[in-house]
Amino acid sequence: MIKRMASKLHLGQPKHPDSSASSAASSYTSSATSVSILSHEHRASISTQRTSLHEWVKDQAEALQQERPPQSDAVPLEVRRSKGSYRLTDFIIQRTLGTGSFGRVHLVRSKHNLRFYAVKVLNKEKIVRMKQESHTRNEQMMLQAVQHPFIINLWGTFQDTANLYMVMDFVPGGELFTLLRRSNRFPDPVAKFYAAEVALALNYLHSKDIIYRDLKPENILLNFDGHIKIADFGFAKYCSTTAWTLCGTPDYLAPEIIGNARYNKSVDWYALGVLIFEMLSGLPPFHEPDISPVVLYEKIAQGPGAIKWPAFHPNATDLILKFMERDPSKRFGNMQHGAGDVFAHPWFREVDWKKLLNREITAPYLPRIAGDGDASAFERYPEDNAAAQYGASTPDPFGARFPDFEYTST
Ligand SMILES: Nc1ncnc2c1ncn2[C@@H]1O[C@H](COP(=O)(O)OP(=O)(O)OP(=O)(O)O)[C@@H](O)[C@H]1O
Repeated sequence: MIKRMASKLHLGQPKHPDSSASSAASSYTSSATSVSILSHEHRASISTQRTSLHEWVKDQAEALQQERPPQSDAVPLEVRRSKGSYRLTDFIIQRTLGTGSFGRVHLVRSKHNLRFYAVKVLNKEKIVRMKQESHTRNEQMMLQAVQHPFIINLWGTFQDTANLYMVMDFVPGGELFTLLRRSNRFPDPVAKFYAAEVALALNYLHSKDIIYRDLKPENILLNFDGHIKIADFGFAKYCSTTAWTLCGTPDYLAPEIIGNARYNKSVDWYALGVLIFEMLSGLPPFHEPDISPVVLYEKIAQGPGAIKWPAFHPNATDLILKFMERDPSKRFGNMQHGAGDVFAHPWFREVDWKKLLNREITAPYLPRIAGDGDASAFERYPEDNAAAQYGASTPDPFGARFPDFEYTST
């Protein structure tokens, strides 16, 4: 199994010109790219067929949400209440599904309803040491604020003295990354199916002023029915204007992020262009064996002209080029018609967006799942006995920094 060579960037500090972010990325300087943002009023005044399609998709996505009272006034988001109060002893830990920078994701089984869930465990000390407190708080807040067929569902969160815990639906089909590496590349209609579902999810997030910032096949999980569930909201951010934190995965970083410019939601559309390229060719656009981060960032800054293009369907190439446009103000998804341009692009011509959103289109690949709790689609990780330490009573200097994670006794 080929793992992505480049690692994820976890630079929590904003790339303020005065800051001394010391990554290869921030030490690389390219000419600053201007970021233009369309006002909501401007978008609302446009009444073309494309816009009405965009509006329709947005309305449908909104209609899927349940009315819930706001829980926090920290961000102007409608935040869902935690659906329940959980504690570690509610679950039996089965195995590890994945590992991350701050801990593990486990398959667990509820002792009460016997259902399977995924619990993400994050070590508080590691989070604080790596200055990722705000990203962790964002992850919880964003996941509580969203509800969409193609986004992971968070049931609740809690903490003990050492760790934070996030209880999510278990998505059994594994990572799109695994399927892609096993398949080498996807045929055009398969890539189109996944790209279209991602486009709906991104449009939904953007309609709530959330930038996702970490799109890549590793973060797209496949549900039992083959439809996607986007996971890992560790870099998601509420942002109605622009941001400048350096974060993401190198292959998927938009040129303006590398160039130290402020950026907006259009970085997610850029990443969708990279994702479509990777699905169709098997590798990300600027990939070369043993490429150094600095060379990679130089190529990204040069733009799609620096790519060796395989023979994709011409409409696919056209859409990728429009997503990977270096100037965010000319980038697809970020222009006058917003996501309407994306939904109306010829590559997506045959997509019935209504049916897709309602999961009425049969997925191209149905994961083989032997039964509830079958996690065979996930790679095996050594079980390092970490789980035995959960719930142990240890000093807790950081608990107060995560007030939205409830303390529940064991
Ligand atoms: N709800 C879920 N159901 C099934 N598997 C999951 C679920 N959530 C996460 N995973 C698995 O665990 C892996 C790690 O999860 P996630 O990316 O959220 O952790 P992370 O700590 O943020 O990792 P990183 O630091 O690499 O971003 C995922 O790639 C996936 O394989």
